[in-house]
Amino acid sequence: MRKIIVALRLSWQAGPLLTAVVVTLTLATAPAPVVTAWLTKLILDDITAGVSPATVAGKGVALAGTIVVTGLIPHVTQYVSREIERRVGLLAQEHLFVTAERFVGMARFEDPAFLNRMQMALQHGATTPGVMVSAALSVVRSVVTGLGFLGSLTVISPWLPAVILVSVLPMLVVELSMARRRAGLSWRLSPIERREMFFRDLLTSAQAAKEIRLFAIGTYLRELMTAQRRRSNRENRDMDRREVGVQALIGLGSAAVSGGTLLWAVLAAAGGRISVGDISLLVASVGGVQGASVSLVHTIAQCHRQLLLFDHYLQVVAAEPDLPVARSPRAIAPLARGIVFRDVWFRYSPDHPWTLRGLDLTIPCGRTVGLIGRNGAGKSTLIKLLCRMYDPERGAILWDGVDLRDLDPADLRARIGAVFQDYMEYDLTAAENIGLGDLAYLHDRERITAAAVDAGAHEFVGRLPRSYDTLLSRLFLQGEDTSEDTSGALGVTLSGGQWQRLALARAHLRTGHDLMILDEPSSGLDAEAEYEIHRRLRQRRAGRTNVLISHRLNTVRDADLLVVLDEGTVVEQGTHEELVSRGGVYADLFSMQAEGYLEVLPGQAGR
Ligand SMILES: Nc1ncnc2c1ncn2[C@@H]1O[C@H](COP(=O)(O)OP(=O)(O)OP(=O)(O)O)[C@@H](O)[C@H]1O
Repeated sequence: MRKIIVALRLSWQAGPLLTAVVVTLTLATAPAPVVTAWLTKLILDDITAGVSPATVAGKGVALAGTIVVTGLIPHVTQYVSREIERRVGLLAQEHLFVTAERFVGMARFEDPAFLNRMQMALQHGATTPGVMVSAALSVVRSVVTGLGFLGSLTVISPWLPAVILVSVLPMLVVELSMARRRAGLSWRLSPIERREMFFRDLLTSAQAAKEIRLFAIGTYLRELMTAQRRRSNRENRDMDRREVGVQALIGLGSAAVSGGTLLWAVLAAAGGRISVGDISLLVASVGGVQGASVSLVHTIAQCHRQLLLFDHYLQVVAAEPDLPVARSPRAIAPLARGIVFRDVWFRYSPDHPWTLRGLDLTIPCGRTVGLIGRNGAGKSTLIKLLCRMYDPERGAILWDGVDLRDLDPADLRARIGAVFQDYMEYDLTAAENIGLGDLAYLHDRERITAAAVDAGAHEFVGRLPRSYDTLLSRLFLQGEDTSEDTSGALGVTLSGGQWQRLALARAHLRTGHDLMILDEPSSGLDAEAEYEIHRRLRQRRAGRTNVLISHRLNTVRDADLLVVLDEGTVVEQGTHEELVSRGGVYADLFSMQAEGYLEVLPGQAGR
């Protein structure tokens, strides 16, 4: 019942006036079929009794009027209902995405069960309120029509309503059970549908197109996609088969009941016990009751199924934030002393191995810390925890002595600038790609340009067809252009290094932060650009707190503190000189890279 109320309330919120119009029109037209049947009966009885044409004509006009109104109003109702559905769809989608914004961490977006539920919520959350309004009205219509016809049948013979009602009951039971099974099937099929969607996106993605062609894996991926569709088709077909058999049996039963009552009516009229008009009323009433019952049962079954699916929407909307947010968070002040990782243990879920194992680390304020370690050592995980995308399972991360869990995540993040290893490439203009770093400056071309200059992006952006207003996308056309002639409207794509510079510019746009995190900020840059970017970064980072991750040790060697991670713990730390003289992991890695550079100078060999 709660679910029905929530769905109807959503519809009311979306359009109170429109909802009222639909309800009124439905209530006004619900008795129309019964009125039509009675007018027909009365006209037939008048004609057979030889009543004056003037009297019959009056009833004829009333009948014609009823028929016209009955034919017209459903179109108006349908139009208004569609508008309600559109508005409700928008509202439900808003609610869902507002909820998603409440998830301060990342765990929900990496949980397949939750993603399935989100997909179901997106599919059915928006449609359920509209369906419920239509269903509620359809129930009212069916009940009014059904009761009207049952009453009419009682006039002809008192046992007729009982016979018709008993014949309808099995239909209700069967339809409800089928609706439950349908809802269960939708839930079971959602992961299969998501997988199919994944392959579909892959096969139409420009990014994947190169590898798909080079490795000739298009057919293989297509077959995997088709296999998902075949599987869902098979399950849907099995369900359809089961349903069609049961529905045929029920249909047969209803037809037998109608046939039987009609035969009785014909015999009764022949025996003079009922009039010709009564036969017409009986035919209309039996059809009307059965039609109303079928519609009622279908509507109830559809609601039942829709409400089971709507449950996913309600669960998502009611989902608690994935990380606890302090009720009265401590105010965050600019970093004054430093950030401390104190015996931090972290794993992505209880089923995953530990990624950080009792990590102890201090990032002193105003200093640059270089994080080094093999692939999978836990460097990116560490910075995700620092931005509070996850919480440690044990231990704590302290910002000037305050546990990150006691701060408002939004306040914390406002103090951090970051370029992640897997930075985003937005299909938006160059200016927007930078401006997203701080929405307050989205339209401040001067600041955006300054950030681009800092990140070495200004020059190539200036050469783009529409400079900062160029759409960086091959998926969409520039502007709202939907015409066939796409000349001048096509966006452009950038090289990997150019995208990376834009990501860097995005981070530079934030000026209020006091911690800068750069995870492999120059991995895609050419040697000259890398040198230049690091020179600028060194200038910018003076006096700021920085965490720099890089596998290219020449770019981090001048950090104030180098920290070597291995299997989730700190195994070495110190300055470049200290670590080299210690002769440990860092010294090995550094000499390996240095040798590599020296060996590639054959012209200088033996000098
Ligand atoms: N979202 C995730 N869910 C589950 N496991 C993850 C996730 N992200 C990373 N891991 C695992 O955590 C470990 C550490 O990964 P992390 O990305 O922190 O390493 P890294 O030191 O940054 O490596 P690289 O140098 O390759 O970037 C790896 O074993 C990885 O498989």
